Amino acid sequence: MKPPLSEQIPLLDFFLPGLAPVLSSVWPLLTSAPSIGRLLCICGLLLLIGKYASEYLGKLLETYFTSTIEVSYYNEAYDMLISWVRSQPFARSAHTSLATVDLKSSKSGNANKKPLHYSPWNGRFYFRHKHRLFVFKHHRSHGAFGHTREEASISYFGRNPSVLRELLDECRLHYLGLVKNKTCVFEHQAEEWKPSKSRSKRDISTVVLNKELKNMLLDDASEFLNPATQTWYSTRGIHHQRGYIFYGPPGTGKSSFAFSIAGHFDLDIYVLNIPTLNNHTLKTLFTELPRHCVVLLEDVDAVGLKRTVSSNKDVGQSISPPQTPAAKTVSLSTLLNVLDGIGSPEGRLLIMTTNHIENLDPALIRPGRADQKIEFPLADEDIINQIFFFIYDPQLTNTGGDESENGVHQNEEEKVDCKLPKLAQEFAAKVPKLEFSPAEIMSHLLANKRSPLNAIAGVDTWVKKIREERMKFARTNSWTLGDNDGL
Ligand SMILES: Nc1ncnc2c1ncn2[C@@H]1O[C@H](COP(=O)(O)OP(=O)(O)OP(=O)(O)O)[C@@H](O)[C@H]1O
Repeated sequence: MKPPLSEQIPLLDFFLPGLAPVLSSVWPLLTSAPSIGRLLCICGLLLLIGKYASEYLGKLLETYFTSTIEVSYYNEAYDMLISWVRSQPFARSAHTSLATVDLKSSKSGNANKKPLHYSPWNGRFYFRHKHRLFVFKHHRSHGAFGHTREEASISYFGRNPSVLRELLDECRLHYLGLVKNKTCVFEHQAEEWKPSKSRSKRDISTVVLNKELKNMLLDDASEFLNPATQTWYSTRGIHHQRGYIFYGPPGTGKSSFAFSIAGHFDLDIYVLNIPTLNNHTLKTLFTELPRHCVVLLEDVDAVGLKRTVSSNKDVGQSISPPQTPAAKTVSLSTLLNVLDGIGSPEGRLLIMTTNHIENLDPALIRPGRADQKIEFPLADEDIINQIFFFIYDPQLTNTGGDESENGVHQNEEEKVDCKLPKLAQEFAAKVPKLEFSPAEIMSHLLANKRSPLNAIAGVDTWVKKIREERMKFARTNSWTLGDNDGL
């Protein structure tokens, strides 16, 4: 004798998981309800089974008949995929989208200010590309410890993985087109690197610095990044890495030069904000660096890392009491180990910047960790001259897109092409030497960018104003007041 149908319900669970409990609860209704009620129950049940079956079959199809590539939110592949998806027609017609303000391409004027970007969100999005059917999935998932993260994947109906790889390569090329002539900046979120922005490459010539020093540093970096050098290092068992420290007062061009070096060698720049890290995160982030990149460790003095001789004379282990809450997080010994390259990939160029090299522990700036120590001084006559040329260079003025967009152009009477050297000399003669940073001088010149004559005429007033401001805002730990800065 055949078992009654109700006894076979659990079998359904095998094919359509989760359906059995629903069926068990409606089964008495199906068998005992009057005919119209029974009909309604059967219709509802059929709809339910249809929904379950389609979802189940969809999953089966995806598992056995499609190929999928998942991309991690923390990897640049995620940005490649998302930026490509945004440019596709199916993204514009998606019924559910995630809207984000694209601050990078924001321009002035209400029409272009804070433009919105839409990417398909929270679901599966089917689209055809090059005569193939693909599915893009994008949603937020809940991970451990209540963390949420965005997840994205791309699938296609077929089992040949090269199809998806070709598509991702297309995304990669699209992304490279977007970041062409830009320096990609990576910052850390928890223990992961994440591309945060891309900045237009800053040409080396736009940073005013002693020419010999600049050339020496460029040659040094170029030699280091040469593939033959890497082989040279590895045959001798030396870790292939190089470090520079840029030191000098604020506003002398240290960060600008670090960015222009990255741009010059077409490298990405990884910016570390030490006060937000702890020992474990610092180590993890260093192990996750790519092979060739610039690592920028700004204001390395600000964390108050300084070894002192302890009573037991174990210089290597003792660290001064932390001066700020942030200093508790990264210990000097960990920072030193990390800079030695333990566990980090080869080929990284480390640039540390500081306003207070005199406060740094000698171990932090010894060769091997800081191979070149470059001073960025306050402006001397040569630097003042160069800045003046840089601001009023007629060639830059004529080619500068932004300038013409803003309607900024040189006054006819002040065409300075041939008079520039004389005007620069005049300006340099009026500015006190080694008292102002390039940033301060630039700020004055930019305020008079249409008129070098006004800039020269206004020097005395400007000097007086800056001096008064310094008196007013002087702090006991200012670099201008001496060496006891409280660190
Ligand atoms: N030597 C320079 N050449 C060209 N521009 C400079 C120079 N120094 C400063 N500037 C300009 O001044 C601004 C500040 O420069 P930057 O941030 O590079 O200085 P910094 O030395 O890193 O300062 P801080 O020590 O405060 O971080 C930038 O806009 C930069 O363009």
